[in-house]
Amino acid sequence: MTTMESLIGLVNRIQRACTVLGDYGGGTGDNAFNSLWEALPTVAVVGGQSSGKSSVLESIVGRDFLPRGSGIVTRRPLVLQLHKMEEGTEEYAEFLHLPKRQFTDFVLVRKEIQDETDRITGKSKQISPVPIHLSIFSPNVVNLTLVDLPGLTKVAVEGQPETIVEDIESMVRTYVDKPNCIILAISPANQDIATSDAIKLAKEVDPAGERTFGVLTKLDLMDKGTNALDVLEGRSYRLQHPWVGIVNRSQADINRNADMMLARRKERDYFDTSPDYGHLASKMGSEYLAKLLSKHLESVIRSRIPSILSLINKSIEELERELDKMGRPVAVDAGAQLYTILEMCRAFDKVFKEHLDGGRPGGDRIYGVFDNQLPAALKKLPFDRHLSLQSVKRIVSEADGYQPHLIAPEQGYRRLIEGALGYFRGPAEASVDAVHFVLKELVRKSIAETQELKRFPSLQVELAAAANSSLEKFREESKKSVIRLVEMESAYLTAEFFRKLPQEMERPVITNSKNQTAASPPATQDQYGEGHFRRIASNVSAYVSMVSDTLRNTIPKACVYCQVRQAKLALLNYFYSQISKREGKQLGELLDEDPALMGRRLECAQRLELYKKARDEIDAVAWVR
Ligand SMILES: Nc1nc2c(ncn2[C@@H]2O[C@H](COP(=O)(O)OP(=O)(O)OP(=O)(O)O)[C@@H](O)[C@H]2O)c(=O)[nH]1
Repeated sequence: MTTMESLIGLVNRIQRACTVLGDYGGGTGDNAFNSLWEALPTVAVVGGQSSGKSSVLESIVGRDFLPRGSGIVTRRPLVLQLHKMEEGTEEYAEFLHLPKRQFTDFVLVRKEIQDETDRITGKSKQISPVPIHLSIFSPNVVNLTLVDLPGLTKVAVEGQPETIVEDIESMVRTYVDKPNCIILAISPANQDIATSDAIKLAKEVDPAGERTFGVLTKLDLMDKGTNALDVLEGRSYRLQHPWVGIVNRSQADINRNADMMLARRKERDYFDTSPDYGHLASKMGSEYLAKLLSKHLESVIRSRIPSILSLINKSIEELERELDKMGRPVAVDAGAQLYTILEMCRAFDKVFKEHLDGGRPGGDRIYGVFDNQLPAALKKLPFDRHLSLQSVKRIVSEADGYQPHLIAPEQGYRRLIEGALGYFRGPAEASVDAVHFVLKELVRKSIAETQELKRFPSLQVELAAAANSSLEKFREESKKSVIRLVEMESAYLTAEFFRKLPQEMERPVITNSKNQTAASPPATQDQYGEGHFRRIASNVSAYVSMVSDTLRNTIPKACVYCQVRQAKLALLNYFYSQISKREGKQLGELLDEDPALMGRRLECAQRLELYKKARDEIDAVAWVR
């Protein structure tokens, strides 16, 4: 394989692969990827309607194969890849969308182009930027790739949308705007070059004429006595590349089905014998045009290879980075899926523990509950009201019944204390709830912060539900424990506390069962006076405050034991036992990623494969060089 064949063939292969992945030159540009296609040099055939575009292409190929008819026949770009074969080999054509079929009958090629056009655009005469790829393998062609575009038109014909004129122009522009596009601008010689649609567009996008090849058709149809030398010799409109004159088959020739090879010979004779163009004969005609383009395309590709390679390398790096970020695709077998789920649970558990133990914020809020919320709540309990003189009098009297107490109001004390201790239930339960909400919030945060889980919304939901239901169970246990602490205080009072209290002064000297004497009361004071009740209130208050101090220390212990410690030890235990019972399909459902992400990963992976293949191909060709 010669260098030229290798380079053009290389670009052909890359272009075909691009098209399969939806990357084509006339695309809408809403693809987030770099377009590799756009980095590849392309020859786009541009011309007004009936300028002779189809005829030029057929003449370059040496075959009749393009659809003909009135109106806009070319409604999708046709990427025509020509591959030179050895003399004597049979010609055939192949479509990218029908990879297994070789066409040797070019009438069928024409039909397939029509059918394939209609497949995307419908018969509505709409246009579409999705190209049709046609490869022709023949001894009569040079290695060349051309993109045939819809002819520029001025008016919409019946059945076509009003916007067709602008639609065609903007599609053609998406190709010719690209600096890598070589413009083959076809103009008919029997029309003033100043009015040529192709030249008008080329002038706009390539004002210096560096990438435009001017082609003048229909030289034979010029009025007698006139010639196109001013155009062909670059005086009418100057381009960096020489103009090429062409004589295609006339409509009469086409109707007669005149042989293409014969037409090529006739064209050569026309120039060889032309009194006007004889001196330019060696640089005229469709065969010369094909060779000129092939050579130019090859040299442009060669000069672009370093920048194409650098684009490819940059894209490979970006894609690999993105794929890493998205994570690997999920395995299909149940064992591997279970492993993946457990791995992610472990990752989540690690983050959750970091929140509790430090390293990540949030665990300190639990200490905040014990250090601020609980003491504040205890302080706010309405003991003043409960132990007001009036209330103490009432409770003690009620406890005494019809017979007032003789010595200390034992029943009164107990009722007062029991009543007061009941108030501790509130702060105790509130502490449990507060710890619960901190833990729940930490679960939410940890799920959000576990990078590995990001791809799996269903697993996130299940994991959160499982963790929250465990936290709920821990909360119940914790509540039972703190209530038990409060009830234990009520169930058995610390008698020692009362023994240490200074004895009441107003009582008569009494001998208790152990024959110990109590303090003697002042003779003037009433045994049931205010001072007596005040002392009772103060004694009860002192006792309640001692209990409060105890609970301030024990409630946090219960919360940590029942909730925090359990969350660290067994948050996902129930989830683990359930998950291990699940079948492959159910596991797969847990691992159903966000469809948009799956699509993006697939696209990235395919893109990456394309770029890597392209890099290998370029490397291989570079070795040949
Ligand atoms: N005599 C003569 N006729 C030509 C020449 N080039 C094209 N024609 C005729 O001009 C008509 C239009 O040619 P096409 O090749 O179909 O032109 P086109 O630009 O592809 O036209 P659309 O596809 O309709 O846009 C046909 O009847 C051709 O036979 C030429 O160099 N000489």
